[in-house]
Amino acid sequence: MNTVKIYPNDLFGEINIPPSKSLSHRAIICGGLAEGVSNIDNLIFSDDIKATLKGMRSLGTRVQCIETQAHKETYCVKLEGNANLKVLDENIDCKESGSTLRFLIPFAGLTGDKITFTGRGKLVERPLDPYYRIFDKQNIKYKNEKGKLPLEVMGRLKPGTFEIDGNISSQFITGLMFVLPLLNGDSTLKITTELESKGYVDLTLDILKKFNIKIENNDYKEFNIKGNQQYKSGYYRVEGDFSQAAFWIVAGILGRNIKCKDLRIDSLQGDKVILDIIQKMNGKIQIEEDLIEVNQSRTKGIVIDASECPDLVPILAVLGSVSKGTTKIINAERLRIKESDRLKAISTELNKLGADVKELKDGLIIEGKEDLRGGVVVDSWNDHRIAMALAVASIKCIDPIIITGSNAVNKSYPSFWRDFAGLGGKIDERYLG
Ligand SMILES: O=C(O)C1=C[C@@H](OP(=O)(O)O)[C@@H](O)[C@H](O)C1
Ligand SMILES: C=C(OP(=O)(O)O)C(=O)O
Repeated sequence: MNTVKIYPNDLFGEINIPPSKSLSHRAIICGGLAEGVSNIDNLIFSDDIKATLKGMRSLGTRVQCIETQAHKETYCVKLEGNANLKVLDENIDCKESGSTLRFLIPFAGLTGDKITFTGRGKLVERPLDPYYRIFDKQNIKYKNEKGKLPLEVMGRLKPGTFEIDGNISSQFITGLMFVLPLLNGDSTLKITTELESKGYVDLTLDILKKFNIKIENNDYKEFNIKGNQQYKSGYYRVEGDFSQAAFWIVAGILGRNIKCKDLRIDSLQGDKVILDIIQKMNGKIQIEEDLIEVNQSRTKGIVIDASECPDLVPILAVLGSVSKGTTKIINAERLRIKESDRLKAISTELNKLGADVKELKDGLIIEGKEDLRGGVVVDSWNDHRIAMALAVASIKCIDPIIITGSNAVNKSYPSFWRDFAGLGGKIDERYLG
């Protein structure tokens, strides 16, 4: 059943944080472009990661074998890559994964063959205009209806200067960074507006370096990319995901005590900023090498700039709802073009639970309360981060809540409900699918 009923309860215990979704996409793509065998370790098969794996398979990457570490449900995937892509299936289904779609579109320009990209849910209408402007300039043919998926692309990408906005999605920049080093000439990526989500570009530059690709970064305004480079295969272990850890970190603050394992404290993930935010809000947090421990705390509201950490907003809205005073989330307009309109989704659903959240054009103003009423049905809006945030909000509810659309978690974290129950979350078994 796609619905869960949760009886409010404090969560506590230890949790293995799942691997970073952002780094998993990137590692699979880099491995797929490197001659020889690459072992990408510590993957989970969420819907988004399955979409990228299948997409790379369609482009000729051989997924040689999969080793299971059954006790952890994580996998090591052996990829046999090749930069001379061979299109085996001209239809690439990106499901609901913005990363898969925006990272793989430029590959059509690498092959010159016709490729059709499909998707579902909100993905069919998430913006792709920065790519269309490049295609127009380079005479690459593309076809879609009213700007929506399916999108057909055909034509070769030529090296040169690429102008790209920095404030729609950093995913366009990452997508181009994968393919421009493989063209037969040098390119420059010019960022025409202030770049948001810089942390994600850092992740791309770092993993490219590990796979032997060099890109010169001129203060995030311009990236110089030499052509004719070669990806080198190798072993890559994906580190824990700070965006997912944020749900458990907040759960520990609202509940009792949670220890998060497998996070790298030297990580480049932008969402590592959750640690600073919790500290600024007076949350009790201890950081010891790769173990992060949080304890129940009465937090206070602060101003949070979401431009570098958009994926944290749903769970930070939950924390703000039960913190002392006012929490303001600013520079968050981009949240409207994610899996749901996240500003509308989280304010609507938290208000149903009894919170006081005001939706602004580009942010949220939240007046904190001691606890939430609960006792109602709320919906995930088919968005994994909304479903997970509402689950954590249940900790501070007086009465049980029902979450519809709970399967949305499969997009990034298929074992979320099991982990929630493992930490003491009380889910009515009859509602578990
Ligand atoms: O590059 C990535 O891995 C991502 C970039 C971010 O998107 P935007 O750059 O569109 O904000 C983030 O929201 C998304 O979940 C993952
Ligand atoms: C926005 C997200 O992912 P994507 O853009 O890859 O769909 C997300 O995981 O919150």
